[in-house]
Amino acid sequence: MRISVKAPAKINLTLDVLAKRPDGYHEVEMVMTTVDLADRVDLTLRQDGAITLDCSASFVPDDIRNHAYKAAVLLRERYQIRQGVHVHIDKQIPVAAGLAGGSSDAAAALRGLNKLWNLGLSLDELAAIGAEIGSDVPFCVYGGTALARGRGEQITHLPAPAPCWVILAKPPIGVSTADVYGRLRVQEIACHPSTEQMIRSIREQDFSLMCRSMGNVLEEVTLDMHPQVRQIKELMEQSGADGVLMSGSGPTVFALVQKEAKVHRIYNALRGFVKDVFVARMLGMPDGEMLA
Ligand SMILES: C[C@@](CO)(OP(=O)(O)O)[C@H](O)COP(=O)(O)OP(=O)(O)OC[C@H]1O[C@@H](n2ccc(N)nc2=O)[C@H](O)[C@@H]1O
Ligand SMILES: Nc1ncnc2c1ncn2[C@@H]1O[C@H](COP(=O)(O)OP(=O)(O)O)[C@@H](O)[C@H]1O
Repeated sequence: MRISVKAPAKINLTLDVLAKRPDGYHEVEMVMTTVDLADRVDLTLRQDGAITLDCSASFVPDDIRNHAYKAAVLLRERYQIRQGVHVHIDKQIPVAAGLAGGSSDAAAALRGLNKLWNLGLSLDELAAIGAEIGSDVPFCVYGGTALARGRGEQITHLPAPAPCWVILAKPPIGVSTADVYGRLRVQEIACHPSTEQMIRSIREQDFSLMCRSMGNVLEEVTLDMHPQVRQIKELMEQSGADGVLMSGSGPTVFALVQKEAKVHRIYNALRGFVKDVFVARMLGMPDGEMLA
């Protein structure tokens, strides 16, 4: 028996940091939404009880360091499953990019294994298990649009924003999430995004207000380390993007536009500058294929 599950990338429409916590994590407030740039996670039942994994991107770990592998091990141990699984990941989301590719693969594995191993768990239960793998996994279990609080694992669902195109560009640099959070000086944050205004813009489907409400306090940290990320931002702005922001800890930058003609203009301007450019739609609501 084999199950195929979609694992979409997320973007941060806002990312605010409120405090550094004693456990080393940061207290955040983030509005996140999924886009239709997605990995595919195939799960094939193994009767011998083994968990194995292979990924189309050879540099992604294929053992317990892989978030999807970790998800399978956690579920098997917790529910004392005798069967095993072979996980195949078809990687389309760039790695270490601020788009939660690994977290989304883990979430897809949780949703898929819930079916393959007949566990009958709710999405809330899967999200709670996902939080043990990483802060972004609970959001990825649900998909759609949500406010994430705590260290990112406390999810409040939001309606779909006004539909739009998303152009994503990832420069060829690796960014470590832990390093970016580690360099942030919370007391020195000059400008916090308004999470409340972002939520209002989503509820009212006000695209222009949504673009004006975008903000990410990790952006300055990554931009200072990597001037190329700033150049991509400027190029998108000059090419007529309605809203431009770095996603998560970066280095991917995304542009939002409503008019299709602008998509081509921005795409062509970027392609001369950086190889990894993607055009996607905002999914807004959870994709039917994603649900357990
Ligand atoms: C920045 C964000 C925004 O969505 O995404 P990415 O850039 O990774 O996509 C997330 O907060 C990343 O979530 P995730 O990648 O799941 O992080 P985790 O594995 O839980 O943590 C990795 C490390 O990041 C730091 N970390 C993470 C989350 C948080 N709220 N505070 C932190 O300080 C910690 O140093 C932690 O050890
Ligand atoms: N399934 C996976 N896909 C991609 N990276 C993974 C996966 N599992 C573990 N990783 C590791 O997680 C790190 C972060 O990758 P990723 O989730 O793509 O980025 P981000 O946290 O920036 O959104 C990578 O360095 C990679 O080695």
